[in-house]
Amino acid sequence: MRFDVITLFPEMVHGLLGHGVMGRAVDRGLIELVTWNPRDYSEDRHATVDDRPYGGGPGMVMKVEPLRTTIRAARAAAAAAPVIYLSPDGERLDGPRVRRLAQDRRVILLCGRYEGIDERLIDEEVDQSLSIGDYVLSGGELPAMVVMDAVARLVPGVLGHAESASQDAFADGLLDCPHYTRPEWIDDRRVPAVLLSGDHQAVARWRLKQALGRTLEKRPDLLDQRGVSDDEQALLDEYRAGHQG
Ligand SMILES: c1cc(-c2cnc[nH]2)ccn1
Repeated sequence: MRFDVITLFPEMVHGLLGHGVMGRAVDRGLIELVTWNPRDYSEDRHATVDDRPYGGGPGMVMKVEPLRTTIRAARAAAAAAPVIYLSPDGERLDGPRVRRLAQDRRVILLCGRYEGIDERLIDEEVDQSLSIGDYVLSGGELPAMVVMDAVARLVPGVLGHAESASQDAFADGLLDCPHYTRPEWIDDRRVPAVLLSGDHQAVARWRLKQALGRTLEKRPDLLDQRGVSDDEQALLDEYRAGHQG
């Protein structure tokens, strides 16, 4: 999977892929990151990339050029990759959209700054806009890193078997089950006995029951969207019986 990121702050983005799982994936050639800085494509000696907004108002707007030249350079290097603009008014990033992006071999992530990008560039060069939430950030770099992290986890080989993304929350449309590790006791609170039983089938059923119950309690909308099997409904009934009061 190759990510081409258009950003005024390449060092921010490289920071994500220098550590942990992502860093190892880059070292192993499973993930490739190429950054493109519009300042390197500006024609004037001040490397201007923004200007005042027509119609007045606060802040600055990113100019069509040198951004368009940068996008076209990235497109030329990352053939057929979609250009995705990170923007609060984009489609909301969710599990299905992450899984769809993970099918692409390459994506170009366009990070805006200031008040945003000249609309004519968006009309002409952007294939899709994505939002990570209903709030405004200082730029598109953090959302781009969220996208890269979520997508990279789904690239075969990035997560070892032990960390398999299939166990992730939302992988099957549910919230995650609770997790515990040593020590067995914290004050008067012990790890649930089933997790100490060594009965893998019982542990799996307990984890599914907890994931179903927590999803019902915290995100019933997800459960409505996903639906539940008869067996899962029985587990939910058990969960609710055990959580009365
Ligand atoms: C995606 C992008 C943004 C954003 C880009 N520039 C300022 N905020 C916010 C949320 N999701």
